[in-house]
Amino acid sequence: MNPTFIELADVTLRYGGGTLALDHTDLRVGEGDFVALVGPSGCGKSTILKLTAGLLRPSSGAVIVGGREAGAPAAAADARLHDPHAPRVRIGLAFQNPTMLPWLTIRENVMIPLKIVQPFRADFARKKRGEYAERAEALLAQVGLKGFGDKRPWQLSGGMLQRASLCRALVHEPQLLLLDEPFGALDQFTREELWAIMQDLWIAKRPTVLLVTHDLRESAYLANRICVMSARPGRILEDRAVPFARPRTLEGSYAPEIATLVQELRMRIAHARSDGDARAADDRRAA
Ligand SMILES: Nc1ncnc2c1ncn2[C@@H]1O[C@H](COP(=O)(O)OP(=O)(O)OP(=O)(O)O)[C@@H](O)[C@H]1O
Repeated sequence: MNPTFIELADVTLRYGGGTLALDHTDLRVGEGDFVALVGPSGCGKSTILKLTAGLLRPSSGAVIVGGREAGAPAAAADARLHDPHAPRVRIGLAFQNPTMLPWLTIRENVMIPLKIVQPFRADFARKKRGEYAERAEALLAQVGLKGFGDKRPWQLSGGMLQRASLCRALVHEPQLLLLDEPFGALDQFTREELWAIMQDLWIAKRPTVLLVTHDLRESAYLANRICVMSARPGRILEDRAVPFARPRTLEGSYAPEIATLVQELRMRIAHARSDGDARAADDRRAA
């Protein structure tokens, strides 16, 4: 594996209401790797993404991203875990239902990270009509949205908005891309088209990617590793390498070896679900 870029070490996360989402969970992701998280609904996949983004702090254990404790201000971080001199990691985020600011054009929406994230922020006022606008336009062209930069979000279809949201996730050249079912709401053709675009973008820039998905063929097409989680509280049950050569083709995603992998993953998740149901029934009886 490449040098570790994300590490969840013995992480437990209990939400305020009492739900135990993760229980002593470990996960390592190498720099430049593409890892998919799959598992039963509610097992804690999005929770791992939020912890990695620093939007949540673990109840116990540690989440280290690029040498820094995720979400911790430098002064408050645990110096045993954390390199206070490590630069802040640039993160790109894309979710299932992209939120675009309706009063901005698509190009302006795509440029939002450049307005917020350093080092781009310092030059935003000077470059927003030049270099940054060109960067946004180039990405829009790459995802098939050439000529749509001046449109408003309500003038685009759901699939087009999702393409634009991928551009927004990538415009500040993030080292880490966190994707939470970004293709989940799309029709199959658009979804597969975006898989291909996603793969091209990953091959070109090699960010580290953590993808949450329910679509097992998507995980097999896109990821280098697939981590199967148990039912809640989630732990990594199985860590599968996806050895297929790149660039992968959509036709290839129907090949027998991918079908076999998908079927094995499906069985593993079905078992994880029934184990989870049995545990929940035991807990109810004990209560
Ligand atoms: N903010 C919150 N407050 C309380 N409980 C939460 C919160 N967010 C998530 N949970 C609970 O934590 C558990 C894990 O949620 P999470 O969203 O991480 O699961 P998931 O695997 O991504 O689910 P899905 O596949 O259905 O999207 C679930 O039982 C969920 O109801």
